[in-house]
Amino acid sequence: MKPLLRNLAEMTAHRDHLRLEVSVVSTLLLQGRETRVRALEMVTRDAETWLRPRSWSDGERIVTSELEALDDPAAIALRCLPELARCIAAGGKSAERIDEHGHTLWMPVWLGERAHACLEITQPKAFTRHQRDVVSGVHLVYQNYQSLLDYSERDALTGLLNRKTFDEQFTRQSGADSWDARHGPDAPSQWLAVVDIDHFKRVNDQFGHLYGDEVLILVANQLRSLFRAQDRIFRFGGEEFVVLLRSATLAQARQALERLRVAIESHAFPQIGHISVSIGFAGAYGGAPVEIIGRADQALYFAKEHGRNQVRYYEDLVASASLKQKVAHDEVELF
Ligand SMILES: Nc1nc2c(ncn2[C@@H]2O[C@H](COP(=O)(O)OP(=O)(O)OP(=O)(O)O)[C@@H](O)[C@H]2O)c(=O)[nH]1
Repeated sequence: MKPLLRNLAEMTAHRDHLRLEVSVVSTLLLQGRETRVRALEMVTRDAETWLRPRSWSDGERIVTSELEALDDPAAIALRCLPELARCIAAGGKSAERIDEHGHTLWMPVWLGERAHACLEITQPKAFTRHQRDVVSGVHLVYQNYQSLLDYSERDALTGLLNRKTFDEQFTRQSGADSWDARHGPDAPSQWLAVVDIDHFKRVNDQFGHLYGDEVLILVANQLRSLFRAQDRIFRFGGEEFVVLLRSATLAQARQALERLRVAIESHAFPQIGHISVSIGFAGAYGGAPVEIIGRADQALYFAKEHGRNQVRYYEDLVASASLKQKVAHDEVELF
């Protein structure tokens, strides 16, 4: 098989966005010995769009950044690349620049109406027609395949990440941001929260499933707008959502979840009026994902049993022996 076809086949064998990106960079490098390729991630910081190198060719190897996108000092503001800024504003496919670095071709990667990344190819000589055809073909395959991948990772109703994607995201985040007991409880850490709409069955029963769906979409939108870009939000099915909060102290996590609870409580849902959510959360460390979800779930059930519309932290409940009491109570009920 020709190298380009082999690389295209290899590209579409990946089910992971980062590996796919690395594979695309490696495919584009086939354009020539002097070609340099970078995949730039687009992030919003202080209401401004930035591009930061996420994967790039470094001589023989392809390197992937280990830095947090928002903290990356190599990020460059989109306004500093006016050709690309104009292209993105117009929803375009490519932009070019010729300067002391050579000929640069940028190709934004669109996901729906949003450009979330950009491929950058630089070489000393002008791009030939053949090179342009190959590069735009690879770019198109990449973009289409990434849309498919993204579609398979999302819940169809709310557009949030689905249950299936949770384990992989969890492992990736906890690997990059694991809690260290030596840093103490005030150190930034990772938290897992389970958010459940209170008495959601009543919404369906009183107003019908379509209104129930509308509530789920509006709650999902609130979740998206209230958490930061590095946090991850999942719909676990039904009226249950899971949030992975990253790099937050316990106080910050508590505050963010409380903010969510208040936002939902005070939102007037069309026709339905007011609803509330109960939230249980736990540190996302010290166990397998299923154990951590189990802890957050216990805190959630405690919140449900004690009046709903509240945020409960697993460790607080253990410290006050509230969860132990519940286990003892369940045992009494069982026998
Ligand atoms: N509209 C709609 N309803 C759903 C969906 N998935 C699950 N449900 C409904 O969500 C409701 C969940 O109800 P329960 O688990 O009994 O709990 P609840 O009424 O929210 O009460 P508490 O959790 O105890 O506060 C059920 O009526 C399900 O039919 C969905 O995608 N759309």
